[in-house]
Amino acid sequence: MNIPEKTIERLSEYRRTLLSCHEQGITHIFSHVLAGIHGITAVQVRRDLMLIGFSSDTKKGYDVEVLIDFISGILDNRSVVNIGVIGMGHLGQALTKYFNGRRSKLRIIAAFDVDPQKAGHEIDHIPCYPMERFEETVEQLDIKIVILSPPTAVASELVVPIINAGIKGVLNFTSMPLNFPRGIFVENYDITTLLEKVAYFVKEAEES
Ligand SMILES: NC(=O)c1ccc[n+]([C@@H]2O[C@H](COP(=O)([O-])OP(=O)(O)OC[C@H]3O[C@@H](n4cnc5c(N)ncnc54)[C@H](O)[C@@H]3O)[C@@H](O)[C@H]2O)c1
Repeated sequence: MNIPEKTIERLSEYRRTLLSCHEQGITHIFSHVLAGIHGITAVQVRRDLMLIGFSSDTKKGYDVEVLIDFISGILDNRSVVNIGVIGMGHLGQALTKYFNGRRSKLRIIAAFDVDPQKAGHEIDHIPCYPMERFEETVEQLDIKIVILSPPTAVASELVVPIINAGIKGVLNFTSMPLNFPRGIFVENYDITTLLEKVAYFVKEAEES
């Protein structure tokens, strides 16, 4: 199924909202309510769900549990996907603490660092390996995705080891946008770019 990146992002956001509805005991939700929560139109929600083949809109709205399962069937792998963190500093540790346990099919299982105080030890229940053991550990532990949170200055040095290790997806938090060959999906996430974008639209709103 060829689903645009933006639709995948929205599906993940819808699921987060639906899970929270489910926890509150809400069993059905209308497309315009889901749309309102996400600041988009009901047409967009219906278009996204039609694209993935979901069409069971009843008089009561979408069945929350059924829709969670349907979106999970699209987003999730059948088995758990193992994730490694490169650079177990402030951000690496914060991400690991925040994320683990939130999604049953995605699990941070290892960290990698050059600092001898960290490598060879467990940090927040995650074993931290030295970078020299990166490739062999990725293979042994079947790690498919890495989160990159080392200093920006070393980010580009990590591209070749990541390719050689057979990693399939990279979430890059450093300030250096990275490119990988086809077959490796990369998402560059930079807080400065995002804040500048917000600041730009605040400025535009103030000036208009
Ligand atoms: N995208 C964002 O929103 C965002 C927010 C904060 C920080 N950052 C970026 O995240 C990165 C980490 O920030 P931090 O505050 O956690 O820094 P930090 O100094 O606390 O952590 C960096 C870690 O990387 C390790 N490291 C150094 N060289 C390495 C290498 N070659 N291979 C593997 N590990 C290595 C260090 O030993 C350290 O543990 C920086 O690039 C920073 O710019 C991004």
